[in-house]
Amino acid sequence: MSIISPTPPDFSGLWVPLVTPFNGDAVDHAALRALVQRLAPEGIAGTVVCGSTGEAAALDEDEQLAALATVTEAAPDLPRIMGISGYHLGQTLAWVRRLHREPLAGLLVPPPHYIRPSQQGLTAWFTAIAEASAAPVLIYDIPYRTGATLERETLLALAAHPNIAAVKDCGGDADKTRALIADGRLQVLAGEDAQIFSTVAEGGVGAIAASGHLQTARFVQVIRLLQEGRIAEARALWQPLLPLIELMFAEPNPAPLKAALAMQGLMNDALRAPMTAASETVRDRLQAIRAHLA
Ligand SMILES: O=C(O)C1=N[C@H](C(=O)O)C[C@H](O)C1
Repeated sequence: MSIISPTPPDFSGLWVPLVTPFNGDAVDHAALRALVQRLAPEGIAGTVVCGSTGEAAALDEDEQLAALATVTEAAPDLPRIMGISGYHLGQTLAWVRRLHREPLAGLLVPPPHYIRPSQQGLTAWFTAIAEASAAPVLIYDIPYRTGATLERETLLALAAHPNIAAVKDCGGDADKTRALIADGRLQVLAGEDAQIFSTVAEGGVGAIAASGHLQTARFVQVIRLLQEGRIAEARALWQPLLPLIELMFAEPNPAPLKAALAMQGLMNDALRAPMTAASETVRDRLQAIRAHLA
């Protein structure tokens, strides 16, 4: 089903992987809508719906589709990437096909978690999904969540597929990142917030970064300046972001981020089990930098 566009997709810039706000047991669609409308004018490239930050693993398919619909209605012209994950290939392909009718800029696809397949198995996984997807695929290379390591040669082989366009790089292997950038066929997006500066300075096209919910315009500007080669100006804007990024990942994402958004009155500080809200320690630290969150 893959629809290969004559112009290659461009994932440059900052993509914000949206949190999913909750109100009691339900997704808080009003808060989600308001969040998207707040982010849209800040110069972001788009949003990621149902990524790991969106607690997608705790949402059923109908909830995920409803979240996507709310994000689409809130900012129809703002591009959207949909996160998908799974470890059952048949079920994952069925979900990919269910998404055909959605106008998506891309699908963010991690390796299957838990089962730790061979490199050949990983190649088969991504190839099958790329064939089935109507939208370009971004490979989500995140071994510490999935337990699967995509080797450099595997990624370079997958780069030959016409419907695989980019990598969200959380691989923690700077040599692999550089090899992908040097190869040039896959666009490389930093997926580790603290690595945005180095990845984009070395030729990555942007980032998918949960911290980008906060200080959004500054993150956008750092990426723009780096793309223009204005390193010193980018560094001056970047360095004050580092303590904020550290705090966002001091406990499992998105707990600190939701606490920060709740502190600004944007949503409840609520996560769905087994995720838990940020500790008092983190909330105290957030209070101390409250003026710098927005
Ligand atoms: O949801 C995402 O996409 C992101 N997930 C990472 C994670 O928590 O694993 C963090 C990154 O900022 C965005």
